[in-house]
Amino acid sequence: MPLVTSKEMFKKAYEGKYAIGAFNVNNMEIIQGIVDAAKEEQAPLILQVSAGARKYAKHIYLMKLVEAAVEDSGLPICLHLDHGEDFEICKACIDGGFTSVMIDGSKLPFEENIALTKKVVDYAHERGVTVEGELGRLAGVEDAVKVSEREATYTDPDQAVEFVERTGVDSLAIAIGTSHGAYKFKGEPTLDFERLEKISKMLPGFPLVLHGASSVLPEFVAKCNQYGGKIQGAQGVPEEMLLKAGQMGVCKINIDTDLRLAMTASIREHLALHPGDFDPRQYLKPAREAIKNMVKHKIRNVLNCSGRL
Ligand SMILES: O=C(CO)COP(=O)(O)O
Ligand SMILES: O=C[C@H](O)COP(=O)(O)O
Ligand SMILES: [Zn+2]
Ligand SMILES: [Zn+2]
Repeated sequence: MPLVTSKEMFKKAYEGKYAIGAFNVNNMEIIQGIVDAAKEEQAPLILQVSAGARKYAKHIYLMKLVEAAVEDSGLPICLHLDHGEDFEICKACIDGGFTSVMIDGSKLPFEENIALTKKVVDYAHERGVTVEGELGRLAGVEDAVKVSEREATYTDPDQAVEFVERTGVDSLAIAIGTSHGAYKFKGEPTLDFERLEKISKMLPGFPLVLHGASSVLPEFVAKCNQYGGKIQGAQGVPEEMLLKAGQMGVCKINIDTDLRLAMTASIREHLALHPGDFDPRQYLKPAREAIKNMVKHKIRNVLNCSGRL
């Protein structure tokens, strides 16, 4: 099976009230860990590449690794650009074999976001590629800018409807209280489910996307800190909230931080317990396994997409 777009996956996820995991990939071990998990769980999968990942690993290396993953696993995999910031990067990924792109015009004024998103949608749809847009800005730090007025950044439901109608996007990332990274909440974690419900009701059948959706699993933070790390005050989105969002029209849940923590915790532990080791395979093999186990857990207990091929 070749790479697929997000279209069919989202349709089934919406109807089945579950979500597809969109995992950020940067290298072979991360890709293999995620894909092995999805294969064992027989789950649909989105692998996503940020501009930073594309710069780090190079487009062609990630492309070939993901092509290998498709062939090796036989799974329907969608290869998606995460947070494309302009038309040029979206075009490069569409021309370069990605089956889905995100154009993130969320920091632009509403009309400019619409114009840019529409331009990408027109280019992408002519080539059979799906597009994710973003409206509202995630709380916390995004694009190196700290957003302080949380409420002001949440997605406006009326604008969301207008945005979807005028751009023709296939999915929409919304802001309801999640944020990127390991420090999502200072106090009690809360998401604006009322807002999600409103947006979802006003856009029936339309797939929504939740960014910043790592749970910052305490076991990995603790392990990092136990073996020399210094990660203080980290907090993520509780898993039951993600499960609930998946039943309310959220069809794509973005996870990067939890991959980073799983991998780093494993490597820290290995090197601390085996100070004589210096073959990268000795610590990357368990790190890959840690990613696999974490992703299996997400697929089963958070995304609820196990066996949904
Ligand atoms: O939204 C994300 C990628 O676009 C990742 O979010 P996390 O930092 O919560 O993993
Ligand atoms: O949303 C951001 C993702 O976690 C990717 O992060 P990155 O730009 O550091 O690769
Ligand atoms: Zn954004
Ligand atoms: Zn994101």
